[in-house]
Amino acid sequence: MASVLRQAARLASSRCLTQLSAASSTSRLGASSYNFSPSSRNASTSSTIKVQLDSNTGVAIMMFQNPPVNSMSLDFMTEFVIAWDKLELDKSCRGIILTSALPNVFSAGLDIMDMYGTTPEHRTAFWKALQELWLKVYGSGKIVVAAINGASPAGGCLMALSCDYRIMIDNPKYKIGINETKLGIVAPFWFKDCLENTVGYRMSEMSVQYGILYNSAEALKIGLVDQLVPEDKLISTATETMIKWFAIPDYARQISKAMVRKATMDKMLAGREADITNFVTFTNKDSIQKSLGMYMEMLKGRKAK
Ligand SMILES: CCCCCC/C=C/CC(=O)SCCNC(=O)CCNC(=O)[C@H](O)C(C)(C)COP(=O)(O)OP(=O)(O)OC[C@H]1O[C@@H](n2cnc3c(N)ncnc32)[C@H](O)[C@@H]1OP(=O)(O)O
Repeated sequence: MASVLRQAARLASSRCLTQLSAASSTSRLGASSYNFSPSSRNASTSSTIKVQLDSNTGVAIMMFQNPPVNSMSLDFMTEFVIAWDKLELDKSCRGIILTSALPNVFSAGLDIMDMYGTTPEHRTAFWKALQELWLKVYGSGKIVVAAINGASPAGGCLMALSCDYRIMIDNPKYKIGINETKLGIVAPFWFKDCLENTVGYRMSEMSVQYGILYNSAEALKIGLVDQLVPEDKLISTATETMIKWFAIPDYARQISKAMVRKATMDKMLAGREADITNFVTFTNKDSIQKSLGMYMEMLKGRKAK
């Protein structure tokens, strides 16, 4: 319990035990083509991450803009963590919405080109960056809502699973899931743990083996996402949801969150070095490189047709 409290205290870098009353500006927040209100401030933009913090509501929106498909490259993840750390330190920010600035895709997951034909040193840095990103989002004391506005396979799904609540556009063309086996690769244990924590043992057993990508209705049915909304209601619903969560005193919520997530985080932290070695060794294999190469060709060929 003491370590949970310590973890929670660390997480409680955001404002504690305060209630945010100003929910009134949410009605301005309408669509995924989001117009930031005049009260927005601390806007920061890196080349791949756009952040807007609304000082009235305490809600920050972090948008991915890494065309064409928001793949999680080493550069993207590095910029993500820098932007994230800034928000974590900002006491006026109580919650973060993760969404995409690109149409039709939330995130295509890990950048395959960072795993294919790169040096072991590069892949080590790449995997460390992913671990870092996950630890920050999954372990955050802020409320984190995923506003999923498009495809969200593999690492994109992990990103969503790391949030406290997932809202997805109600559109059967958008798919989400842990599809790694389809690429001939194996999602690490902590991807699986996040999925299992969310959809349960049996569903994750089926899901990770078959590499199932679920459409939005299926994802809702199995609990992979919490809510479906029309496209033009995505950001307003995410903001309204966030503001409802703000009614819970931060400190109590943060300790509860840390308590629930502690085992999964501790397991990952304990296996962190081995996980890096495993990834680099695995992706060194000729057979894995071949699978990744074929998958990239398939993606490109699909476009050519
Ligand atoms: C021991 C550990 C082992 C390793 C475990 C690692 C775990 C891996 C987790 C992962 O995240 S692996 C990545 C999995 N991602 C996918 O399977 C998604 C693949 N992409 C798609 O299905 C589609 O691109 C999309 C996201 C549904 C979007 O479709 P759309 O039709 O809009 O776009 P495309 O024409 O397919 O693609 C455009 C452009 O982007 C390139 N691209 C797509 N995905 C990736 C990617 N993940 N990484 C790098 N590049 C990607 C695609 O090839 C096209 O390129 P160009 O032809 O324009 O050059």
